Amino acid sequence: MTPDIKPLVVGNWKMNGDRSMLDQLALTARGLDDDLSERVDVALCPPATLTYVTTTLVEDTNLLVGAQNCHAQEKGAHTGDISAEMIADCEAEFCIVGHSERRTEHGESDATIRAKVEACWRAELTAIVCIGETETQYDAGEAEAVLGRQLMESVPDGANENTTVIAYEPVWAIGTGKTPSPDDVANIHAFLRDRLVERFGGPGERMAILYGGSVKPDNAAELMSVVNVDGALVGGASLKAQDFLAICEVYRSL
Ligand SMILES: O=C(CO)COP(=O)(O)O
Repeated sequence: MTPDIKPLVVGNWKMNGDRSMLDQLALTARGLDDDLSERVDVALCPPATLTYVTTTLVEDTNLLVGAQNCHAQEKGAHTGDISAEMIADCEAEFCIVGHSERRTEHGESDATIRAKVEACWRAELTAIVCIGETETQYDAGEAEAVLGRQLMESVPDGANENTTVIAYEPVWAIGTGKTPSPDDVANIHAFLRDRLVERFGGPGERMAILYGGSVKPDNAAELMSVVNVDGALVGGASLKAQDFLAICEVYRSL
């Protein structure tokens, strides 16, 4: 945690979920009472097919909604793509950008990601910018160099705490059940905080830095209590309301 930064827990459903899972969404929304929501912001990012029905469903609840990706352009001949403006039109507030699965499966470069972040800002969405090193890079002691570069090149100038959230997701921890030790997470998040403050000044002090990669109900309290860890980006464990809520619930006593 960081004093003065409201924590944020984001669920990323990835390419999972159809209308039959809307009951899990409704259950999640119902579990977020006002006391918990004063302590932590909680957002779910279902697949794009469910964005609008989700925002409609959770309209009068404390659950926030985001998307998982956007195109950099506002509109045009880009078959199959969705613009940040279209996501905003669905009344979502967040958009994940630069997830490692997009970087590897779709060859997204830091420059592409940076343009997408600018698109999010243009549409008044908060961009959740993902960065993370591979296992090979981690083993070679290159994590900081890789993360520093991704942070510098994926995040545009002028970022601030209202427009931008950083999510550190070590690629080797995603969907594997492996996580870095709390000490490792502390060191990386301190490094990221320093870089953010160096580049953005005051806003860099106030930008949330989430941790993602195998966050589960049984490790959430330990990870979320690490200094400079301002929340979580949760994949698999966000698919079941009970597990996702259990992760959010750790903020009731932190
Ligand atoms: O990639 C992730 C969230 O964006 C993390 O996924 P898991 O929580 O399933 O490891």
